[in-house]
Amino acid sequence: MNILVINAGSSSLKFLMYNMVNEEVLASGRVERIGMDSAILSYEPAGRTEIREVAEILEHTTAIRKVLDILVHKEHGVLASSSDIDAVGHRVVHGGESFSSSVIVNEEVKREIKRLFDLAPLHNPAHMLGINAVELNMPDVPQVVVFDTAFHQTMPAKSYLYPIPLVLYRKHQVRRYGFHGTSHDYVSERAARFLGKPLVELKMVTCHIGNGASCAAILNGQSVDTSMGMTPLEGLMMGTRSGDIDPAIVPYVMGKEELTMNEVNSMLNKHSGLMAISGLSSDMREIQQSMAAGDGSAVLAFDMYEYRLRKYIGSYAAAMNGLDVLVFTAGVGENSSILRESVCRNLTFLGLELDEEANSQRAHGDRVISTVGSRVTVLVIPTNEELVIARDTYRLILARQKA
Ligand SMILES: Nc1ncnc2c1ncn2[C@@H]1O[C@H](COP(=O)(O)OP(=O)(O)O)[C@@H](O)[C@H]1O
Ligand SMILES: CC(=O)OP(=O)(O)O
Ligand SMILES: [Mg+2]
Repeated sequence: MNILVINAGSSSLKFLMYNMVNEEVLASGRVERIGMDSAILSYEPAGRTEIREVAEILEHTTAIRKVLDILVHKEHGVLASSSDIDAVGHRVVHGGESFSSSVIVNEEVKREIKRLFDLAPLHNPAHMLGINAVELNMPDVPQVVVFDTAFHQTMPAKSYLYPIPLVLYRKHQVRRYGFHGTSHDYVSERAARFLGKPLVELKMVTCHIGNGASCAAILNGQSVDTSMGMTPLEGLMMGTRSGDIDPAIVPYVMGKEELTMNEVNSMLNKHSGLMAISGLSSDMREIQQSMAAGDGSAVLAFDMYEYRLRKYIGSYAAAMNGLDVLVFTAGVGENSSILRESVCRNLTFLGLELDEEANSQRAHGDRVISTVGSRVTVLVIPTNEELVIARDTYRLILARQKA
């Protein structure tokens, strides 16, 4: 079965084409700058060089059309025809309380994703464009949606409720949902398998540290708490997002700076985090380069980022009354040995001992970076959200075919 995985954003669309017989990636790529003057399609058939094409792509339907065209291209294609695509799997960031697992798209599912636009205004409308674009281009191909929030639906009320009037939860679904669930789910399972221990016997903290960043407390294989909240703004300091701040700052700054709600939202989501403190970049690689060159603002940005992450790990150890496994994943978590070292250096009170040599090696794949004697096993597990989406899509479509 060939499955196309799509992660549609407002102006970009990432895709991966899988052959699920052996979970082989046939091709991958992205369309960027959709709706702007010149969009860019990058496409990489497995084992061959990347192709880049500049084109006018004004909306998602055209973007999907372009993707389908290149997948069956005479020279660069990996499929004989677009009818070789058996199903499409989408990442959907917000599933609210309606979805605790992946589902096949139907009219009711689409209505529900639409109803959730308010809770994820940056993400869900873009996902819907992606779903509709596939429907227009390939009306007979079944689609599956995989939600970032689904894995966290196991959180108990004491984790997901905010201590504000309950009527806001009942009327407007104001609660913690959590995100990056496909990643936390995937790396926690892989971690347990890698250690040869049942997931249900482990107290684990998974740190998904990419552009967006979140931690999850995973007890008995289930998410019991996570740092992102009703939206992906709460929790850790991120590339451009503030993470936790005193909520009273919002009305105060709105008054002092005469900002609208949209402006303050944009400030917290797009102009805060590493970017705001360093004044340089939201990209951890650039922060590290500037630190090495002695830039004080970069050092401060890094220190705040690390400190806030470490406090979450400590609080989740308290939430679970212990910690057996700490997992680092995503762009920063997988690649920044300096961040991992700084975090672990100050978690020795948990009996955690980092193997500095293992940590600093530029290795690939799942690996242990704590010492043999460490009471907490520290792992680096590369995440693979697209593979989870492809697997869920495969499983649901197979089950439907058998039914
Ligand atoms: N070698 C590296 N060292 C430090 N940070 C890195 C390295 N490679 C990637 N990163 C960081 O990872 C982040 C992007 O993570 P990623 O998981 O790809 O994000 P997203 O999927 O949210 O766009 C960026 O801040 C980038 O600087
Ligand atoms: C939910 C979220 O924050 O996603 P990303 O890390 O892709 O921005
Ligand atoms: Mg990501």
